[in-house]
Amino acid sequence: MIGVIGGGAWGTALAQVAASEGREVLLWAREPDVVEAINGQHENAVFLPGSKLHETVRATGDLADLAQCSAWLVVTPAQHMRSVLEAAPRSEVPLVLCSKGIEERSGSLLHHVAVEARSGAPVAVLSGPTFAHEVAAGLPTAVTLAAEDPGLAEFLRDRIARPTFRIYLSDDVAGAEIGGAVKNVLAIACGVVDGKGLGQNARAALIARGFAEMTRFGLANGARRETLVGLSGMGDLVLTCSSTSSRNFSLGKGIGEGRSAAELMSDRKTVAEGAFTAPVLARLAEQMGIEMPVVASVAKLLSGEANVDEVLQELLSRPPRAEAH
Ligand SMILES: NC(=O)C1=CN([C@@H]2O[C@H](COP(=O)(O)OP(=O)(O)OC[C@H]3O[C@@H](n4cnc5c(N)ncnc54)[C@H](OP(=O)(O)O)[C@@H]3O)[C@@H](O)[C@H]2O)C=CC1
Ligand SMILES: O=C(CO)COP(=O)(O)O
Repeated sequence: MIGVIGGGAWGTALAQVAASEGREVLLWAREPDVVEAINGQHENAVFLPGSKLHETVRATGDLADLAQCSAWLVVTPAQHMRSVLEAAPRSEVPLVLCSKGIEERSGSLLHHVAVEARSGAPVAVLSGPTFAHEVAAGLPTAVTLAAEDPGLAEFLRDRIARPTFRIYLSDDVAGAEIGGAVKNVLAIACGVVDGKGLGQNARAALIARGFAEMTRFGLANGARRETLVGLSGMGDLVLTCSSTSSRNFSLGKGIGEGRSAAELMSDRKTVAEGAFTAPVLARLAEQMGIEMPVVASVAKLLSGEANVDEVLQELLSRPPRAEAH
């Protein structure tokens, strides 16, 4: 039996994938309403309305029930991963980290957080261009699954992959994680461009220059370039920078239309991870001397330190430079 920790849209969609060949899946959700809806109506009406779930997906509100599972897909918002893993039953069950972000308090990538919270547990990362509603509907999707131990990666792939959910293996755990974390911040920037009506040229420029920032940060933090240009980096960047289905893009669009980030954040129940990643990523980049002007601009917009016109002016007046740098 596969365990899923987190009853949001993505945890629910992954539970549906894992259960699609009759396998039993046990999903832990914090909210009793989500547990009841999954067990009673086979639907997560709160976070993934409209997707009828397989009968072999069951939900629980008690983390202790996950002790019976052979692997846990960890799908909480990044900032809550540590506390949930610490509260989960003690075991050395493999963890597949499916969340995208950087822990704000420690500045740590999530695989470091998981190792600290569960010493001894094998850790893998699953990441890529994956809107939850499309995955739940069985539409073709491809992801990267990264683990240092190739045996672990194959064990996990054999339990999760399906014909319409293709899994490409990698041993670059940091690379798979960094792409997913950084692209959320860049998707906010692309949403701002859309909301402010700055045009499609500007959006393409931001994707390309944003990718340069992702690459600089990734290479300085142990990622490999081929991972960053793959599904979990460039693939996910293109997806989330191009669609209002992305919560991060939509948040940016609202900011571009003139609403305050604080107001937009207080209105939402679903998570836009880029809003939590941007400040810590900007801080890490500054500490490490890595140039990330787009990320820094998003952090300023979110904190209210600057408005859209001011960050635009700042970005456009940067001194000319060589493209490859
Ligand atoms: N949605 C998507 O398409 C994709 C999302 N992801 C990533 O998956 C992760 C989860 O996102 P997603 O499933 O979309 O989330 P949603 O926005 O759909 O739902 C929010 C989730 O946060 C949980 N939550 C809120 N507060 C807490 C808390 N204090 N402790 C634990 N859990 C809490 C909610 O649980 P509760 O029911 O208890 O309120 C709920 O599961 C994110 O890192 C996201 O970037 C990755 C790929 C695709
Ligand atoms: O990570 C995602 C798609 O790969 C989901 O993006 P959003 O969190 O911006 O909706």
